[in-house]
Amino acid sequence: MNFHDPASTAAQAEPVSALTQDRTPLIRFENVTKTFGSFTAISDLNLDIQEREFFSLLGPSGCGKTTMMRLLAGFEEVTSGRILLDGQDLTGIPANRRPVNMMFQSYALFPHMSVAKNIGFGLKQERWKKSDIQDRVDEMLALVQLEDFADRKPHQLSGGQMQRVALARSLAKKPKVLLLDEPLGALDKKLREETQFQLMDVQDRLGLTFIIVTHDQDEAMTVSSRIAVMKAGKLLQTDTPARIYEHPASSYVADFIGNVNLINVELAGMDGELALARWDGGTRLAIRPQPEDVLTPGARKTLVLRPEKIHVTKDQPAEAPNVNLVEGTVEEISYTGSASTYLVRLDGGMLIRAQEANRLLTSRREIDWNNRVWLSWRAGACVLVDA
Ligand SMILES: Nc1ncnc2c1ncn2[C@@H]1O[C@H](COP(=O)(O)OP(=O)(O)OP(=O)(O)O)[C@@H](O)[C@H]1O
Repeated sequence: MNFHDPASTAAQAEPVSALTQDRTPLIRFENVTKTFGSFTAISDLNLDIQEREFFSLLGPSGCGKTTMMRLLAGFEEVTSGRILLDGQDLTGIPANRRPVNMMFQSYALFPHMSVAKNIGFGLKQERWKKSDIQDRVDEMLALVQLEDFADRKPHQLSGGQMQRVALARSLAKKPKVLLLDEPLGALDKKLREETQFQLMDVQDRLGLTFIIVTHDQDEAMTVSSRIAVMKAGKLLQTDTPARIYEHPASSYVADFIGNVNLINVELAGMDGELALARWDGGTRLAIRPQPEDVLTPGARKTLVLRPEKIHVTKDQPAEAPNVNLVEGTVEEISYTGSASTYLVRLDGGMLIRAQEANRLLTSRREIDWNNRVWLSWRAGACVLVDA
């Protein structure tokens, strides 16, 4: 299959404003609540998803991701509120009459049927003409580049090929929206990464809207136009991957996505455009605030500082007003090939995680266990959230 440039994906190429403003959304969750007995799985939730988005639902186990998909697909009915598709209220419309299809992690392929029969199964159920089924199956086989595998049975396929059959089958009926529940969960890391690009390619070429549930944050970051981070039936933040990662709305979101240092600070005042804060026993810290930050001197905040924004050096870097500088001792080093992560104990006792790309061979690395090092990061490389 073609690998494609993620930047060419329609939804990804558009600015956030284009995804969220002044357009009738394809999908709208309007004050949706879903209870099971006395348990509230989805709580008064509002969400708009635009046409052609590749939208991810992320959150801990049990937060309600699958329930949202099942409500949209029509396998469950909302307890209150409503879901609109293209402006039409879906309440009471059965699953098989919704232009929505769901692809499961298990793929649920029929073992005794050929690849072609699996792909055409839903069309046969809907009594399509035989020649139309054949044409559509051929089209789908070409889409997922399995033309030469039409007569094979599922057990004669690799995991990645089975995944592509499942994708072809779930797209055969031309749904407007495809829901993917952990679609790549059964694949190993390398194949998974390859298949992510294939999914993006298919979504882009067909101009469909994909909604994916995944436990893999890297996957969500790679494929999504936007991500919704959920907790206990509520949306905490809905934003582009870059905003979620670099401008999390809360320490929960920051902590949920990737590695992070969350540091309690007390605001001390301003120095020109920079906010000053105290941390770890009085050290001065400079932060370039965001326009929406409310900066009351004395207020307690949490500083969100990603490990890869921190430089680790043996020599003391030059001092500058917009550079934060602290000294500590390396306690741990973890090596992941492309990068090394250093756990550095500051002299005040705090432990900071810093990550450097491994530009040199590790045999030539300057920094070792128990070395004294300097950590430095720019005022614009960190953000403040409410404590
Ligand atoms: N049919 C049901 N009856 C009772 N409780 C349910 C039912 N379906 C889901 N729940 C509960 O609703 C909550 C949300 O479930 P859901 O499957 O949506 O979570 P999830 O975020 O998809 O979790 P996971 O990541 O583990 O798949 C869970 O606490 C679950 O136990």
